Amino acid sequence: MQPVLNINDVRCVEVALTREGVSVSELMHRAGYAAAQEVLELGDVDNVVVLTGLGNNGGDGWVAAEALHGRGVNVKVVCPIEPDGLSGDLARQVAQSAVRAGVSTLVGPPRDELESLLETADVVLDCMLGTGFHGEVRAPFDIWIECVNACGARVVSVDVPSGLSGQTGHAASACVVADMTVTMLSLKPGLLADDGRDVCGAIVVAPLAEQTERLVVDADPVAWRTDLSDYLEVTAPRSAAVDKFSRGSVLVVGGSRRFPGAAIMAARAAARMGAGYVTLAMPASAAGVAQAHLLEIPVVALPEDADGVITSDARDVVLKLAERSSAVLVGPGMRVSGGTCALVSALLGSSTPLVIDADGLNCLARLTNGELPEFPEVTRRTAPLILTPHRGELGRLVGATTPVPDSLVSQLEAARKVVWSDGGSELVVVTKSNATACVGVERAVLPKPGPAALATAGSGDVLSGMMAAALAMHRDEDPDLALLAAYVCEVHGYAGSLAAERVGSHAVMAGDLINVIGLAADAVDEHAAFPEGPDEG
Ligand SMILES: NC(=O)C1=CN([C@@H]2O[C@H](COP(=O)(O)OP(=O)(O)OC[C@H]3O[C@@H](n4cnc5c(N)ncnc54)[C@H](OP(=O)(O)O)[C@@H]3O)[C@@H](O)[C@H]2O)[C@@H](O)CC1
Ligand SMILES: [K+]
Repeated sequence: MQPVLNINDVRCVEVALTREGVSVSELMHRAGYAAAQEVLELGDVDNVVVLTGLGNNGGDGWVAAEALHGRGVNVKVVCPIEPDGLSGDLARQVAQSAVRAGVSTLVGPPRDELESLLETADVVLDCMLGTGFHGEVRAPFDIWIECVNACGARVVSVDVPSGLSGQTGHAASACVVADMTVTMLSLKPGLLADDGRDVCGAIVVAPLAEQTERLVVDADPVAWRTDLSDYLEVTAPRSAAVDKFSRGSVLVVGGSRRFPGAAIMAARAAARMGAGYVTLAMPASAAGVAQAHLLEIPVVALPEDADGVITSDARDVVLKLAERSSAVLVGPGMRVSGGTCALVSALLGSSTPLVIDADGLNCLARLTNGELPEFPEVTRRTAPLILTPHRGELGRLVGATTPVPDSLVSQLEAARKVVWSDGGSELVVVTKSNATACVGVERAVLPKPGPAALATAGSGDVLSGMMAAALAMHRDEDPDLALLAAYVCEVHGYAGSLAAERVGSHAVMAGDLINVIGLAADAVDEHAAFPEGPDEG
């Protein structure tokens, strides 16, 4: 797994490195060389334009320019002011060194001159703004960024694309769209989420020093991004002698007369994920529709109110079914009512592994007045509990004290409030967004984000059904729950890619995802076992 550090913690690592004898000047040189090396490795690089800012990100650029010049590349550095005028000592020194070495410069060019220069470039190296950037981009960089994004050259950003917050992942109205980002010391959360996903291109981490790995771990990473091989621990080792019950059974409780589909999709997804036996429990008036769609899955009719919503009279029958199941999913399409809240509360009190999604989460928010972290006794149980809120639902769970998360870091913060107040390793919050994080008490795991094709109605119901199946299939193994949840997200994402290939990226419906879950799981399992491909592996 690769650690992800908050920007402030990256600065702490920088300080720790200097204490261990690696000066900031040395770090800047290594950063510049690392960037230059990545540029050269792109191939066919004769002309490079380096755009520099006034801080240390610019300093990295001057070092890279001198290194590329030394390798025979035709380099031009564009800078807002004369190198001698740079106020930071380090940046000024490396700029002066580059000029002495013969690197040519262009100071404060008018727009048309910059455009003409960029037309000649094979690669543009973006060293305008790094982690010191805040607010809206000021001149001249706003114009420079427009010119970079309009030119045809390949763009490599140093540390972060200029205009992107490396912390929040929010881009300013001017932001470089890079083909590659060479980031220093460790991944940063803003590179992995929201606008960061669109503007970073391929991300390469340059560690800069041999002590970095240790110091980054000491700095308490805010999250860990998985590599496929990490999932080996949680891919299902299937013995040849399985029967339908030994593969795990799932109970899905949900649906309403108005919304029967969500629970149906979740049940089908659980079966496709590999649960040997799936039961769906729904309000009576929806059960007939459901059974007509589900030949392989028995549907149990539950007592309902006048609106076709499950009532609290369903409690005993649901608890009995739960007792016989390896895992339960509650929530999809269920609506929020006194009856459904009572059901969620009863299932929390059971000893069966549980996934709560959608309206089940809204019931949980109502049961705890939007202050879930204040009621740890509600989530504390002996069996696993996975909550799968999207940002809005997470906001409702913690909303009395915390605004709706609008970034990966705020998702992580809100989810941590919940898991830390609970304090046990049986609880994982899967906070869903364009960058989903599986947050356990010990660490937050980031699966590779799925494709845009996943943004379709019912996609979340499919995920929660898969999640329940994974809990059921691993019930006897005491798995690392955050990692298991991340594995499920990874399979869900892969299913999105496969479905997009089959039906077109804009056409994917949740049913298409369900049909390819098995193929997606096989593919992820194979990649986990043979990360380099079966031949080389
Ligand atoms: N961490 C490490 O170990 C290592 C870090 N290194 C590198 O250092 C970088 C961080 O350097 P940094 O702190 O000097 O900040 P940087 O990003 O260059 O920006 C500061 C300049 O931008 C300006 N500026 C700010 N906002 C602005 C705006 N909206 N619009 C316009 N301008 C704006 C700001 O102006 P000010 O706000 O001061 O007026 C100041 O002039 C980091 O990203 C990495 O590349 C490596 O060298 C070595 C290892
Ligand atoms: K940059």
